[in-house]
Amino acid sequence: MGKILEVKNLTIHIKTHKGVVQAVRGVDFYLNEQETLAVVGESGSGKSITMKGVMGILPKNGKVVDGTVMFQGNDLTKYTERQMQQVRGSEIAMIFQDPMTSLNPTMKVGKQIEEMLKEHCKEMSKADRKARAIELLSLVGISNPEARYDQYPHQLSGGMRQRVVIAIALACDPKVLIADEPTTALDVTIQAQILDLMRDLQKKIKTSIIIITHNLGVVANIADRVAVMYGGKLVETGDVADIFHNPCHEYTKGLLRSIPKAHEKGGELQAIPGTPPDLMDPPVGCPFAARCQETMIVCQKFMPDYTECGKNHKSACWMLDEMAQEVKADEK
Ligand SMILES: Nc1ncnc2c1ncn2[C@@H]1O[C@H](COP(=O)(O)OP(=O)(O)OP(=O)(O)O)[C@@H](O)[C@H]1O
Repeated sequence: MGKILEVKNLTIHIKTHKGVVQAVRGVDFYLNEQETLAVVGESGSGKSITMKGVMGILPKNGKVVDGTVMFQGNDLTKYTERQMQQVRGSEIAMIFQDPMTSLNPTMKVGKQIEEMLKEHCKEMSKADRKARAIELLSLVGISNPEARYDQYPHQLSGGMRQRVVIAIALACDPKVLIADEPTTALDVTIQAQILDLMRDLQKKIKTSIIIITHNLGVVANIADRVAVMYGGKLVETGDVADIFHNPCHEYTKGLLRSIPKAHEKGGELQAIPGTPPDLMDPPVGCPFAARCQETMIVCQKFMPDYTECGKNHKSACWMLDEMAQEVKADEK
C-alpha cells in the first residue's frame, strides 16, 4: 500500500517571551493508505505541535523552520494559507480532545455538519446536505439521528458530542483523519466506545488515521503502527506488535511498564521517574538520557542515529549499538 503522507525532518520552533521552544526537532514519519498510525508520548513531547504543523494550524508564535510534509505529491509546507484551508476539512481533517471546544454551542448539531459540507464539499442541494448530515450521524453510531439533528451540543452526552465532532470531520470524506487525544476528556467506558467507533469507521470508509495519545495502552487494539515521541524527537517506530513485544528504546519500555494491565489487578504500575527535558534548551544527546536506567556517557553527548531493529522497526538508542555492552561494562 502506498504512502499517503510522508513527513521528513519536520522542525518546528515556538517563540515565547522566555526564548524559543524547539518543540519538534527533525521528525520523520509516514502514513500508509488505510492504516492507523498512533503517535505516542508523554505530555510536552511534541505530538500535537507536529500534527498542527502538518495541518498548518500552528499557534501564531509557531513556525515550521525546516522539513517537508508530502501529501499526494505536494509539499504542504509550501502551501499558502488559502490552499491549506482547502486541504483542511476536505482532504485532511483533525479532531481534538475536548469536543465542546470544536462545537458551536449555539447551533444545532445537524446544522454544524451542514456548515462543513457547505464550506468544504462539492455543490450539494439543501435537501442533500440534510440527508448527508443525518447519514453521518447514523454512521458515527448516533441512534435516532433525525431527532439528534435538531439538538444542541449541550443536549448530548460527552461521548455523543465526540461522535458529532467525528461526523463533522468525516463529512467530506477526508483521506486522512488526525485525532488528537480523542478520548482523554471522556470516561473510560466511553473512551473504549469511541476507539471502537474509529476502528469500525476505518474499515467502513477506508480513511487513513493518525491517533495521538499519551497512553500506549489505548493503541494496542486500534493501531497498525506506532511512532513514539520524546523531547521533540521520534525515538522509535514500528508495527504495533513489535512495539509491544519487542520494544527497542528504553523510553518505549518505560511507557509499556506504565500501562495498567487488566488481568494484573493490584500490580504495581511503574511511572517513569524524572521529568522530560526543557525544549527551550534541549540536551545535545539522547533526550531520554537523564531518565534512562541504561544511560552511558555517549548518550549524554551525542544523539544516536536510527538502528533497524526489525522489519519496519527502528529506534534511536545507543543501547542498540554493537559496542554498547562492552562500553557499559567498562563504565561500571
Ligand atoms: N502555544 C505555545 N506556546 C509556547 N510553547 C508551546 C505552545 N504549544 C506547545 N508548546 C510547547 O511545545 C512543546 C510540545 O508541545 P505539544 O503540545 O506538541 O506536546 P504534546 O506531546 O502534544 O503534549 P500534550 O499531550 O500535553 O498535548 C512543549 O514543550 C510545549 O510546552
